Amino acid sequence: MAEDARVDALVLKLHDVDAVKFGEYRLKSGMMTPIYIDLRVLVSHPALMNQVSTLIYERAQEENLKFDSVCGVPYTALPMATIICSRNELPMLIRRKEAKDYGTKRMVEGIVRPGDVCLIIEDTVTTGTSIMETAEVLYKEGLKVTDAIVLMDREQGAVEMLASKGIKLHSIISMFKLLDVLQAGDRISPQTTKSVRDFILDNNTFRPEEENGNGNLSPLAKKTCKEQEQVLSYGARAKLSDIHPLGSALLKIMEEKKSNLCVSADVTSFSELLELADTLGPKICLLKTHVDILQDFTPAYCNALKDLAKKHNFLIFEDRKFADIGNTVKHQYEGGVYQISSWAHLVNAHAVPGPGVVQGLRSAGKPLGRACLLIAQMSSQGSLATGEYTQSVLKMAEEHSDFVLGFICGSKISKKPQFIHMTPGVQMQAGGDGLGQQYTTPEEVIATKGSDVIIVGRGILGASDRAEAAESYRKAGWDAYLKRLGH
Ligand SMILES: O=c1ccn([C@@H]2O[C@H](COP(=O)(O)O)[C@@H](O)[C@H]2O)c(=O)[nH]1
Repeated sequence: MAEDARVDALVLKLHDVDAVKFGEYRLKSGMMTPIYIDLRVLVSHPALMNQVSTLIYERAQEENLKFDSVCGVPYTALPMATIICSRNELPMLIRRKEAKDYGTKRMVEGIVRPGDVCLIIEDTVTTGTSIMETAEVLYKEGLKVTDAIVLMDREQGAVEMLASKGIKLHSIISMFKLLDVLQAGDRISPQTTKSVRDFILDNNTFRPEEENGNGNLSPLAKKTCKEQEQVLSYGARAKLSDIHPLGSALLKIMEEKKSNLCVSADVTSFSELLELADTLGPKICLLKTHVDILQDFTPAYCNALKDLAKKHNFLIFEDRKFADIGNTVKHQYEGGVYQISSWAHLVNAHAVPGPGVVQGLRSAGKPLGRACLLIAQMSSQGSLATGEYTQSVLKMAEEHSDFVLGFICGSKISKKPQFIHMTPGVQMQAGGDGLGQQYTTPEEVIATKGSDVIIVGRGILGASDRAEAAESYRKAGWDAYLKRLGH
């Protein structure tokens, strides 16, 4: 991802030059939209055009993309491709919109060498169709297209559509990022942000079950209905009628932030915890705490943590692992020094005591809109939470789905898409810590084992640059999720 501060500044400048408009507009597809991105104005703002072109080229380098030529989707992205190619002395191809009726009658101008890879540049995507149209023209000339870079992704299904055709789309600005920056800069109200967000989430254009236009089914559409049920996107699951509201909120956050990363903030001072929450906040969907390892806990700190959760749009999960009779866990949850129910959106519990543990937590947490996870499996070597025990936990969750929103587990254990599966013991390399912890990779956890959230502690906390490590885990978790969706 291009450096955050530069992207934020760019968003504000795009708003200044009226490239981002709010109102009622019609898109190329005919769909009405409350937000319109008009990047055609960039030709009148050369400094901005240069800046955009730089970010796009840098993105290609960051992603280490391999290509032989560059083609901008006509017309808005043409000058961007021109600047990139001219500055970096790269061969460019121009796709004609209409064939000439004289001379060579070619659809692509420039030197075409069949087998070469062409990188496509686009200004804005909704469905991804324009990129696909350009790719089809290039394919006819014998060229290959593996990647495309877009300045502004409206996050309405283009990534998924293009992935289903073998093209990886990289974006500089996403719709949700744009909204966050504009709201933080007091350019739009929280109501506008919400209504545009809702519109985007409700209007995803990618229909994997449809034919792909060539008469062939997309890879996802070839799956049976049962298989499709298992690969529903986070966004689609967020809208299920019987999902817990907090589960829905979490899945929406995951979709919006393209993050299935929960950071396990196992630190011993609150100042370090707050610093972590602020630095890693943009990368995560959940922050997991062990409040009882904080040496300097005071309830006042919890407000600061809640503020950071709001600021960066993540939920707080206190990994308290309740395991007592209902009456006791109720006191432990809402009272004592920690008053956990007042600040943690989510807690977890062992099922060992029987359903009373959930009922006790529910009596304190449900009125506050909280929810809990049941520990169905553990990542530690020799764990007894296996087999029949795990199956009993699943049953307990189903019987209390008004308060249980998912599981701590090593792999997906429930077929019900409203349950969210979260897996600890994750590092980039499989292995262990010498004290029983066992590590699995993000790819294995999400793509192979079908879990939804990776919980990472020391893999991030032990890194010299924690933000960089969190971004690597976010990306690894998200790529594994896209792979699971069949992209
Ligand atoms: O089965 C479980 C349940 C919880 N955990 C917790 O997750 C983190 C893992 O930290 P790492 O540094 O990534 O090992 C930690 O807070 C555990 O208490 C778990 O590991 N396994």
